[in-house]
Amino acid sequence: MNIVIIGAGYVGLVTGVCFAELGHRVVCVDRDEDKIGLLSAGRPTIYEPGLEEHMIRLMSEERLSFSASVVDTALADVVVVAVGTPQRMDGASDLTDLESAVRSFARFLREDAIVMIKSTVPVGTNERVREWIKEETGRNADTVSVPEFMREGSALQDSFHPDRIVIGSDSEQAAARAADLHAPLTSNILHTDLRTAEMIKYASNAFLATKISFINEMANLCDKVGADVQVVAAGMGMDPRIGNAFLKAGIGYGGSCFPKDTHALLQIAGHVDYDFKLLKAVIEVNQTQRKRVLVALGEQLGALEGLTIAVWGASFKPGTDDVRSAPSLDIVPELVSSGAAVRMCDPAAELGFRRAYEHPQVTWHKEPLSAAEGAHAVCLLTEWPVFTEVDLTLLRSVMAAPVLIDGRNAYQGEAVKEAGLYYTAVGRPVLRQLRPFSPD
Ligand SMILES: NC(=O)C1=CN([C@@H]2O[C@H](COP(=O)(O)OP(=O)(O)OC[C@H]3O[C@@H](n4cnc5c(N)ncnc54)[C@H](O)[C@@H]3O)[C@@H](O)[C@H]2O)C=CC1
Ligand SMILES: O=C(O)[C@H]1O[C@H](OP(=O)(O)OP(=O)(O)OC[C@H]2O[C@@H](n3ccc(=O)[nH]c3=O)[C@H](O)[C@@H]2O)[C@H](O)[C@@H](O)[C@@H]1O
Repeated sequence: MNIVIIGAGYVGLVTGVCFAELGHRVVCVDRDEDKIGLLSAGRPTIYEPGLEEHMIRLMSEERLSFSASVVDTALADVVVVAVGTPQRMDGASDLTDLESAVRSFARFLREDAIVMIKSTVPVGTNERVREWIKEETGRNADTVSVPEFMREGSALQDSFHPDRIVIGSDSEQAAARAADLHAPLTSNILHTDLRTAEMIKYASNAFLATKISFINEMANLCDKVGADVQVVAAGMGMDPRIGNAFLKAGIGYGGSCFPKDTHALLQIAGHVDYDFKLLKAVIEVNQTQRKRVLVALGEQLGALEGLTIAVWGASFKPGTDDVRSAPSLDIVPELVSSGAAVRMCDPAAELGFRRAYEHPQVTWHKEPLSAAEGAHAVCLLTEWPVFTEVDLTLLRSVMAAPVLIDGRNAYQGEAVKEAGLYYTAVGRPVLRQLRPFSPD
C-alpha cells in the first residue's frame, strides 16, 4: 500500500516507521522544511531509542521518504493525519493546523483513498474533516478515526505491539481497510462510530491522569498520617481490578498530552453544559503537586535567596527530550524568582528547555555530580537512571549542604540514610530527615 502521513512530528514519524516496517511504502509530509531536510538526511528530529536505525534502513530500502509537498497525497491509498492539536488559551484544542492540513491535501486525494485521523481531536472533528474535504473538492471522502496511544520513550515498541487499535468509522468499507492495515500488529481491534473513537482517546488519557492525581493525593495524606505511599500503591495494585500501573506518586504528570487532553475534555464537557467535577480536581491536584518541591526546599533551607540549588531533570519523564508542560518549566522560574542560583542537568532535554527558558541565574552541566557541586540542595525532577544510580555518598561530599528533594520517589531509604542526606520524598514521611535549623 502507498501511505502518506501528514505531519512528521512524534506520532507521524513513528507511525511512518511502523507502517514501512509492515512492508508499505510511506511518505511523511511536513510543512516544516528544515525538519524535512534533517529527516531526509536520516537524522531523527525526536529522541526515541532505536528510531534512527529503523529510519536509515527503511530509507535505504526506499520504503520511507520525506517530503515538504502535499502533492504526494496523490499517490496515497491511505492518508494519515498526525498534525499537532495544541492547547488554546481557553484550554480547548486548537484545530488550526488540522484544518489547514486537510484543506491543503484535499484536492490531491484519490477517490478511493481513505483519510485516517490519528491526531487527538475533540468529539465531532472527524465529521468536520469530511465537511472540509467536501468544501474543497465537492466530494464525500471516507474518514476513519484511529486514535493513537503510544508513549514517548517507548513509542516504537508501543506501535509495533499496541494494546488495542480503535477504529471509528461510519463506512464499513473504510473501517475494513483500516483494520486490514493494522491486523499484523494486533487482533485487539475495536470498531466504533466516529464520535465514540474520539471519546475513547480522551477518556483513556483522563483516566490515567486521574490515577496519578489520586495517588498523589494519597501521598500527601500519607505524609500527614505516617504511612508509606509506595507500599500503599503496591498493596492496592495487587488487586487486578485496580492494577499497579500509573500509581507512582511524585510531582505530577507533564508532557504534550495529559495536560492538554484533560483541559480539552473539560472544554468538551463545558460545551454541552456538563460540569465534570472530578476532572477539574485532577487538573488542580496536578498543578499543586509541582509546588511540593518548593515547599520541601523551604522546610529544609528556609529562604532560598543567595543559595545554590541543583535541578536534576528537565524533560517531563525519562527517555525523552520533550519538555512540553514539564514540571521543570514551572519549578525553575520559581527558584530563580526566589533568588537562588540554579545548576541544571538533563541527559537529553537541555536544548529543549533552553529554547523555552533561559536566565543568567541558570547554568547547565553535563554530569549530575558537577551540577551538584557547591549546591545547598539537589532536586530530582525526572528519574533518569543517570541520576538514580548516582553514588549518594559521593553526592554528599560535593554539596555545600546535603539536602536531597526527591520529586519522583526514586531513591531507596537505606542508601539515603547511609549517605547522611537530609531527605524529602513524596508520601514517604518515615524517610524524611529534616536539616537542623542553622542561623547562617
Ligand atoms: N506525542 C505523543 O506521544 C502523542 C501524541 N498524540 C497526538 O498526536 C498529534 C500529534 O502529536 P505530536 O506528534 O506530538 O505533534 P508534533 O508537534 O511533534 O508534530 C506535529 C507536526 O505536524 C506538522 N504540521 C502542522 N501543520 C501541518 C500542515 N498543515 N501540513 C503538514 N504538516 C503540518 C508540524 O510541523 C509538526 O512537525 C496530537 O494531536 C497529539 O495529541 C497522540 C498520542 C501520543
Ligand atoms: O496521548 C498521548 O500523547 C500519550 O500520553 C501518555 O504518554 P506520555 O505522555 O508519553 O507519557 P506517560 O508515560 O503516560 O507519562 C505522562 C506523565 O505522567 C507521569 N506519571 C506517569 C505514571 C505514574 O505512575 N506517575 C506519574 O507521575 C510521568 O512522569 C509523565 O510526566 C499516555 O501514556 C499514552 O498512552 C498516550 O498516547
